Amino acid sequence: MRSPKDFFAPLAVGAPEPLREIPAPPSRMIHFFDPGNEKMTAKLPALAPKVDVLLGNLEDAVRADRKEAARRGLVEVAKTVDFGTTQLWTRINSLDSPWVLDDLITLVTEIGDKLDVIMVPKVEGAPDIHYVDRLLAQLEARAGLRRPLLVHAILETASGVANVEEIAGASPRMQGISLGPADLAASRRMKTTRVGGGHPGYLVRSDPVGDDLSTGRTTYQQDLWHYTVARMVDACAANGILPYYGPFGDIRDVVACEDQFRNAFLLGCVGAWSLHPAQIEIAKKVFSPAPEEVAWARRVIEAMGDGTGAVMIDGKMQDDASVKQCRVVVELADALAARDPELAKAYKG
Ligand SMILES: CC(=O)SCCNC(=O)CCNC(=O)[C@H](O)C(C)(C)COP(=O)(O)OP(=O)(O)OC[C@H]1O[C@@H](n2cnc3c(N)ncnc32)[C@H](O)[C@@H]1OP(=O)(O)O
Ligand SMILES: CC(=O)C(=O)O
Ligand SMILES: [Mg+2]
Repeated sequence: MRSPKDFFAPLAVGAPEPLREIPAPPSRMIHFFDPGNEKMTAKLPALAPKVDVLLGNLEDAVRADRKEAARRGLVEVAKTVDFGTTQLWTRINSLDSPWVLDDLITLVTEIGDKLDVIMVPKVEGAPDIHYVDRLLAQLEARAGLRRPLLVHAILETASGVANVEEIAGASPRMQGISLGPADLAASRRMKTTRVGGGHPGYLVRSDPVGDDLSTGRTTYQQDLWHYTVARMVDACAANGILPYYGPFGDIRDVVACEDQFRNAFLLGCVGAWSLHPAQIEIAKKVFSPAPEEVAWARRVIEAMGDGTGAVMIDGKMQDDASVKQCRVVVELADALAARDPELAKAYKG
């Protein structure tokens, strides 16, 4: 057992020093593509400037007989496509699969210098992260990498949710966590067959008026994912890493997708997955604060001077805490403005 003082020591001789702070460039949408699908990879040069993160997916949604083609495709794409400032991530196969060892060996040694984040599916607890952590350090040393690869866990097992705090703090490589509503629903034996989003059966009903139990009682659909997303956000924030909503599988229902993404944004998530080009603009819209919110936040910060005391603005009390809330919005707006000239203009007012 290593001492807590060794938390930031490299796990292999010659591996790069772990980072003390997780970089947080905009990552409003993690856009998934199948690197073995030539039709999709042909679109990457045009997609790269439109998204914050491109993720070459090797796990679920890639057929078993296409796993090697997908891995080879990702190596090819990483070596040939100009991603500009857009991050390149990958999702490896699960740790119990026959493919994961070759995924890690091939990707780290051949394109480790091009990859930013490795997403690990079906994480059950800290030991899964420790395994990946040590293996990555060995491979980084072998490949002579100067920059440590970061790790992102998918929260998609009941054990993972039970252990989410220890997963978030398991390694200095931990960059973030995404909700995986499909596998998580299966793991928990939830009775929804949808990939993310609500369910009309999960609801509350207003009380009856008088003795009539069946008429005039409004129902309100509830969010199946509220508990898990809120817990994930706390675990991430407490450990200085980033929370994300995962996939919304009903590609056609752009309205409900926007709602689900917005719930996650308001609760603290920094982004969501886009599975189809139609979801890119939704994520961009939702995870970029509205210009009026940004203008309001700047106004509060300015009115609060050194950030202490209390003032009234438009009938609303502001104090030290609301200044901190406003700084969250302004810091995000500044980071997005640096990446997106259109937003830079909108946020100037
Ligand atoms: C629970 C989980 O694990 S979620 C994560 C795993 N799942 C995924 O990664 C799924 C990724 N997405 C996809 O595979 C596809 O978008 C699908 C299967 C959902 C739909 O694909 P299609 O039926 O081809 O959709 P559609 O016909 O609307 O596609 C329109 C065009 O966009 C392209 N396209 C579709 N999805 C993507 C994508 N993610 N990235 C780039 N291009 C895409 C199609 O190739 C098609 O191109 P074309 O006009 O040149 O023919
Ligand atoms: C995101 C994912 O992998 C899932 O929902 O299962
Ligand atoms: Mg999954």
